[in-house]
Amino acid sequence: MGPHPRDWLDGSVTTPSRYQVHRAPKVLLHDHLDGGLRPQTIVELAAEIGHELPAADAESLGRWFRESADSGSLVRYLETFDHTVAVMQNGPAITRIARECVEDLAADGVVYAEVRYAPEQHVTNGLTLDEVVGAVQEGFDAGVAASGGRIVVRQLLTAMRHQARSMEIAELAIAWRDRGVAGFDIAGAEAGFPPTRHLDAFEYLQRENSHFTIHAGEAFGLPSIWEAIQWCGADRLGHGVRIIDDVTVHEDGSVELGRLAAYVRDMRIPLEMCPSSNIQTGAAESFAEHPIGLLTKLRFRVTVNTDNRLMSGTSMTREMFGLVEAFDYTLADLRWFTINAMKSAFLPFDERLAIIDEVVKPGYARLIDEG
Ligand SMILES: O=c1[nH]cnc2c1ncn2[C@@H]1O[C@H](CO)[C@@H](O)[C@H]1O
Ligand SMILES: [Zn+2]
Repeated sequence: MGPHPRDWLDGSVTTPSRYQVHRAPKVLLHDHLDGGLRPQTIVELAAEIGHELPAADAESLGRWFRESADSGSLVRYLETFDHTVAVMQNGPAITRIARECVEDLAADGVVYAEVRYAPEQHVTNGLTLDEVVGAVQEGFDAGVAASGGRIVVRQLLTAMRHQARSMEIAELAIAWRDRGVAGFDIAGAEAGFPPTRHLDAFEYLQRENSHFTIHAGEAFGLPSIWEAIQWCGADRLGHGVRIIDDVTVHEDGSVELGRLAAYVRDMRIPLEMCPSSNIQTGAAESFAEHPIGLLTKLRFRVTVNTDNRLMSGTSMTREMFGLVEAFDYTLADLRWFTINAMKSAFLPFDERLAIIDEVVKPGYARLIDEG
C-alpha cells in the first residue's frame, strides 16, 4: 500500500500533548444526548421531579454511571439510561440538557457535532414527539449562541431497535430536516433485533434523499453489519468494530480482507468508532488492542467518537489522547480522523468543505507550526 495521507503532512512526527489535543479542532459524529448529561444536572432535575437516584451527590453519581456501565455487557450498559431518560421528560429539562451538551462539546474543542437521542423515549409525561425535537433544538441554538458560534451542531433522531416506531421517527426526521435534524439512526440492544425489522423506515428515508446511520457490529458480529449495509443501505456504521472479524492477518504480516470488509473499505463507508464505550461493553479489551489501530493502518474511513460521555467519563479530547498514547498517533493522524469525520457528516457538501477548509485545516496548521 502507498504512503498514508497523513505522511504527506508537515509535523507528522510530532506526538501531541493532551493540551494540544484539547485545542485541536475535533469533529464528533456519534454522541448520545441522553448519554452525556452532567451529573450535577441529573441530581438537580431528579430532585425537581422526585426521581430516586442510585447516588445522592454529583461525584458519586458520576462514578455510579461509569462503574455500572463497565460490566462487559451492552444490555447492562444500556440499563443505566433509565436514570438519564427519567429526567428528560419535560421541555425545560430537555432544553437545559441540550444547551449544556453544546457548551460541553464546545469547551472540549469540538467544532462540529451530530448528537443523537430517541424522541420516543421522552414522551412518557405527555410531550409530543414534535415538542421533544423542538425542545432539543431550542437548547442547541442557545448553546451555539453561548459558544459564540465556535461550534455547529445537528440532531440525529434515533429509533429504538426493539420498538416499532421507526417509521414515525423517520417521518419526524424528514419534517425537521431543514430545522436542525441531519439524519436518522437506530440504537438499543443489537442481538435479536436485526436492522431489517425497520426496512420500511430506511426505504422511506432513501426515497426522501435523506441520510442514516445504524448501530451495527458492536455487540453482534458481521451479519448485523452486512444487513445494515446491504439490506438497509446505511450511509455510516455506528461502531462497526466487528468488521475486524472479516480481516485476516497472516503470519507473514500480510492482511486479507473478506468481501464485506473489502466492500466497506472500497465504498469508504464511515466507521463511527467509540473506543471507551467498546471497552466497557466488552467489544474491545483496551485502547491498545482496539481494532481501530489496524483499521486505521488499513485506511478504512475511521472516525473517533465519544458515544456516551457520562457512562464512559469521557470527551473527544480523552478518546483522541487515549489513541495517541496507545498508537503514538501524531497531530497529522488526528487531523486525518477529523477530516474523515467531516467528510462523513450528514451536512451538505459545501458546508462540510467550509468547515474543513476554514476551521479544521487552519486549526491543525497552527498546532503543527508550534512544533
Ligand atoms: O453504544 C450503544 N449501542 C446501542 N445503543 C446505545 C448505545 N449507546 C446508547 N444507546 C441507546 O441509544 C438510546 C438513544 O440515545 C439510549 O437511550 C440508549 O438506549
Ligand atoms: Zn451509540
